[in-house]
Amino acid sequence: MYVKICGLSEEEHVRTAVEAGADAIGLVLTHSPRRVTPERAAELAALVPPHVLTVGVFKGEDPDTVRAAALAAGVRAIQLHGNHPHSDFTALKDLGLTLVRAVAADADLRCGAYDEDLLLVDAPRAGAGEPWDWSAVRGRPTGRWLLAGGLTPGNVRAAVAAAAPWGVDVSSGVEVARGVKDSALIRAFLTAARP
Ligand SMILES: O=C(O)c1ccccc1NCC(=O)[C@H](O)[C@H](O)COP(=O)(O)O
Repeated sequence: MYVKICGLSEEEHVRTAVEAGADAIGLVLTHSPRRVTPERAAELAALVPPHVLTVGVFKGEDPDTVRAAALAAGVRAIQLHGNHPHSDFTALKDLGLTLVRAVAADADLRCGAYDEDLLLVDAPRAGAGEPWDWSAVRGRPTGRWLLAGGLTPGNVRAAVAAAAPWGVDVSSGVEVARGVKDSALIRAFLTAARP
């Protein structure tokens, strides 16, 4: 089970996620209580070994803004929320970074439909920690797709059983307060996701 821990902003939590076996970490470069500057993201990304994917998270910015921030941050992947058109993915393709298309369940769920490398199927409000009917997408995306939205160490097994995703993504569920991550919860989530 591929696991991405999103919205990290502290060295301690980056190190914990890597040591506990996360496949990817997310650094939020858009409006959010978890937002980090590209410069701060670069410091955090420098702590991450090559086998762990560093993902810059964006919502609604134009491709030139995304490009500049992703390059300054030195991330290896770009995650676009906010109903970006196919042309935005095409415009970023030459960077050679992994492209992640983040959508809600009512969007086009064909993996790769916008030439993305990974699909992330999320709650309608990204990063809000809101569970939704994960079973509604079972069998619809096929391939490399991540389930997100309201996952926690306590419900991730049920979510995986309901939706049968290729991987999972969490942010609020490993926090003790909005935007405040917790190392014990990060470890618990990774253990629960891969029993
Ligand atoms: O985390 C945010 O605040 C955020 C803001 C704007 C766009 C995306 C954002 N997060 C994206 C993520 O990948 C989250 O991990 C995903 O939406 C799941 O969040 P949660 O329900 O809090 O686990």
